[in-house]
Amino acid sequence: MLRVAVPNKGALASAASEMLGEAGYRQRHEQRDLTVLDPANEVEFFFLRPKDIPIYVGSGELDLGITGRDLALDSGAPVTETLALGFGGSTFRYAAPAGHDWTVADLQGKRLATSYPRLVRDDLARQGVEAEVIRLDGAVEISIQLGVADAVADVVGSGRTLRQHSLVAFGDPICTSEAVLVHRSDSAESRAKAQLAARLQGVVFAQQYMMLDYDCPRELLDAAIAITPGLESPTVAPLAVESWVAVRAMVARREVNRVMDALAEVGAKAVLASDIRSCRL
Ligand SMILES: Nc1ncnc2c1ncn2[C@@H]1O[C@H](COP(=O)(O)OP(=O)(O)OP(=O)(O)O)[C@@H](O)[C@H]1O
Ligand SMILES: O=P(O)(O)OC[C@H]1O[C@H](OP(=O)(O)OP(=O)(O)O)[C@H](O)[C@@H]1O
Ligand SMILES: [Mg+2]
Repeated sequence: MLRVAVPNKGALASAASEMLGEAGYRQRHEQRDLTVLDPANEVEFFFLRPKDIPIYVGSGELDLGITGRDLALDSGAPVTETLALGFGGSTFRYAAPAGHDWTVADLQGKRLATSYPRLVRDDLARQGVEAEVIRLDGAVEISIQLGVADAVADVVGSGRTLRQHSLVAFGDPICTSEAVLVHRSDSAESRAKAQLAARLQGVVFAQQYMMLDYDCPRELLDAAIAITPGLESPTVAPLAVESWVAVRAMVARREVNRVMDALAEVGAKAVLASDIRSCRL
């Protein structure tokens, strides 16, 4: 039985559960459930704090886990990314009171509050800056106001929390994070682990692409195919009217509107975009 850790709450929990559900795995019905057995897929899921997940996986107690890249790095646990999952995107950045043009060198001798002390210490050491790192569990942005720190290093999503506290981010991001599937670094590969990773990869790809269907006059087909080359090559099927064909191709989701405009411009009709739920590429 494969043993897999999933975030039980916080920023990654609901998207992680949704992705596993989309990949065909049984998910918990009650928020309070800490384990779910999925006998059909021979997997047992454990719902844990995302910060603890690299520890469980790194110790070898659990085979795979979903957590944040920043949390995995900060844990120092011996885990390796199996797969990036494309949600829970954030950056981890230094920030300090607005109104001053801060650089990382300005942190020399200062007090720096963070929930990710290892990430920060490693980065400061790389940059040759000595600062006092103060470990807090959360709500780090308020620590400057409360006189505990001079600057912070914290997760930035939309940037709203920084603005609310009149802080500005500075320096290169210490880490660019997203949700990741991790395994123990020295663990042996197994069919069961590879299959769960392949299923999640199928959902990740599916979310990055859309399926485009359109009708196209036969004489314009070459121009249309140049716009939608698909992954291997688009499917081209005859229509009842001989001078027209139906075309089907996968398109990167972020490009879909630009591609639809271009198809309409060359003379394609009935251009339809639809979601893909899962796939194996
Ligand atoms: N606002 C956000 N936008 C995007 N990702 C975020 C955001 N906040 C946190 N994350 C990501 O979620 C993960 C951890 O956040 P989460 O909120 O689940 O844990 P926590 O802050 O340690 O716990 P909690 O807030 O429940 O006490 C990290 O990988 C982080 O990068
Ligand atoms: O840039 P934003 O979109 O505003 O998001 C960033 C905030 O979100 C997280 O906090 P969370 O809500 O997890 O609370 P915490 O600080 O107590 O962990 C993070 O620690 C930042 O405070
Ligand atoms: Mg949080």
